[in-house]
Amino acid sequence: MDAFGPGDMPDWISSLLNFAASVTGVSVFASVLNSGGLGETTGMQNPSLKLLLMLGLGYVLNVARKVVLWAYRRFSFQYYITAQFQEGDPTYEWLVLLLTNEKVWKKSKDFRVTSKTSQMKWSIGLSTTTSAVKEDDDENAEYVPTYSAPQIWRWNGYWIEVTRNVMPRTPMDGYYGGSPNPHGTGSSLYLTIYTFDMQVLSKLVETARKKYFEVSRPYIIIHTIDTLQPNYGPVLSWNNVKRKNRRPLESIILTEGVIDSIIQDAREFIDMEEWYMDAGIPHRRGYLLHGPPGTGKSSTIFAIAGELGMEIYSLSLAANFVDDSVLARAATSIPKNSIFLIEDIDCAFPSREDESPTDPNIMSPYGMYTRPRIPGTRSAVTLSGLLNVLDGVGSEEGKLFFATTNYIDHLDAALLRPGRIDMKVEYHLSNKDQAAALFRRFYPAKHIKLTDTYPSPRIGTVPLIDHPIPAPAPRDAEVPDLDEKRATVAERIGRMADSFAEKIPEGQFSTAELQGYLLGYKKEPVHAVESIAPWIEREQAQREEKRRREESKRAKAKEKSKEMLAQAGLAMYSAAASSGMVMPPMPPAVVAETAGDVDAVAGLGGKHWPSPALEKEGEITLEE
Ligand SMILES: Nc1ncnc2c1ncn2[C@@H]1O[C@H](COP(=O)(O)OP(=O)(O)OP(=O)(O)O)[C@@H](O)[C@H]1O
Repeated sequence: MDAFGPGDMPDWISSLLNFAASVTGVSVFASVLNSGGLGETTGMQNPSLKLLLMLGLGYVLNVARKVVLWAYRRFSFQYYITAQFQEGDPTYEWLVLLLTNEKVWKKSKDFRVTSKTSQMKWSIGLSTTTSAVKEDDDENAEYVPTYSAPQIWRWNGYWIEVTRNVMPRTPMDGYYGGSPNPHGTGSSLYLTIYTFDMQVLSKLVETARKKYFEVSRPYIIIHTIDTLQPNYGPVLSWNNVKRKNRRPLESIILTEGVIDSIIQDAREFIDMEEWYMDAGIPHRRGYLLHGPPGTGKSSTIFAIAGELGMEIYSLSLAANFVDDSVLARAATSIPKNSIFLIEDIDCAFPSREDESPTDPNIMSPYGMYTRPRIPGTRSAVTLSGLLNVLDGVGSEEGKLFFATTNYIDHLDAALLRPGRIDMKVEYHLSNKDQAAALFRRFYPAKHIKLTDTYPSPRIGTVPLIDHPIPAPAPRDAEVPDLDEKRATVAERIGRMADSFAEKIPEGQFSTAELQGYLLGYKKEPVHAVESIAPWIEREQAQREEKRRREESKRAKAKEKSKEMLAQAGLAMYSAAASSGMVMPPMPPAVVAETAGDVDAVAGLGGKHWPSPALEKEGEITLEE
């Protein structure tokens, strides 16, 4: 938000003054001419005297106009304050929500209509404005006022005028320096508050902020950078805002105490701001969550954000528009008490896959298949650029920095040192306890009927569960009350969960994979238990098959590169042989390739290469 000066008189007032001045001037001039000149009444017939008098009148009028303007400026200096709210800045979101709540746009006639998404739009219900549209009809579409016409509203006894300006979005139009918008993108809201009290603006912003956090409490707000809207200013605009339902901490299945320790650490950090300042230590804290894909790293961060009531500013270093400068600008524009998230931070650095031929079925260090790295997605961010951001001013002010990676080994030690990364948390593939917990979470007693726990109707056989399931109550028997019935379901689900977990080999499957499997049996816990063993067998067989294919491809690629290297070396040494040049010892790959190769040796003058004598000398002179 930018507050701007009071000297900027609205155009209509200055036009009015100019008009008044010119009308008065013209009418005086006309009356002088019409009356046949001042001489008639005053006895002054001298034309030059007349001219002098007219000039004097003009001067007086001009001075009068300036006095009015000056008085207006003095008066308006105290009577109104104006402020600009820039899209992409958090205050913009706060204000738009307040305006929506206050129904400021009720009389708006211009709307942008889009289908409902998780994108934050602060839409309004059309049904409140148009009687022809029923309430239910608002459910599938969002009606966002375009705010093009100025609106006046009364807040806490003050008159406030609101206008919105859409800024140019092309690089040429929005280039910083030429643009009225310092962020160079999106739109701005302008407020004019008619008051003498300068505090009103801060009170309004604080009210808007509180309302925003109250409304967004059930959600996690995630800010990203929309590349379709170019950012050209020194401050980067986080112009894409999404919201997700808040995720309870209990829904994250990790080794006991892991998530609590992160929360406790973060809370302590937030509460100790003063201590950090007194000790002269930058008030920031870095966390690295590392481990195989699908083990809950991102989910943990979302749950923590919800628990701490912080918003997430997420940046992918793999995005092609992100370089050191973008990263630095993005970090600077993150507000206090937020989470700065960089997912897959390893992509800023060389990886082993990048050095070997890319294969879509690349095997990860965890013995499972991971997402292939798409060629050309290596980030333009350098290690020093990243370290600068972590150390720099932009990373201070109560920000929590979270990074995730599947490859901690790819990270430079400089990045991992305390002060940059203060806490490392390792994630693992699922163990039996996690598998059982996941199963229980999938089939909560309140959503499962007793009949869902009966032998599977799909197969029609007695379920292959190790623990015997209590026989279902006879239909005519007295029906137990609801609570008791639920307890029975919970007990049955508990036993099935143990049975399910027993079949899961530890450290082979991610929680996301098991979740994917269970999604196939949403209402069929019995069937999920019955089918898990064959599923595991199938998965393991597929992995083994992929591993073999991968190995054979690698072996072939290695063979091929050895061959190419040897051929190139051979060609080089043959050329040298024919020109009688002195060469360094032949590389081992070429030696291995040419050993026993009669044709190749023949090409080098009938000698095996290198001859022991020359090898000793360290250099080779070719003989005829
Ligand atoms: N430990 C877990 N507890 C609960 N749900 C989990 C867990 N691990 C994974 N999931 C589920 O699996 C899906 C993917 O999880 P998430 O994105 O958090 O994994 P990740 O470790 O961040 O993966 P990646 O490294 O690929 O980004 C989510 O739907 C999440 O609900």
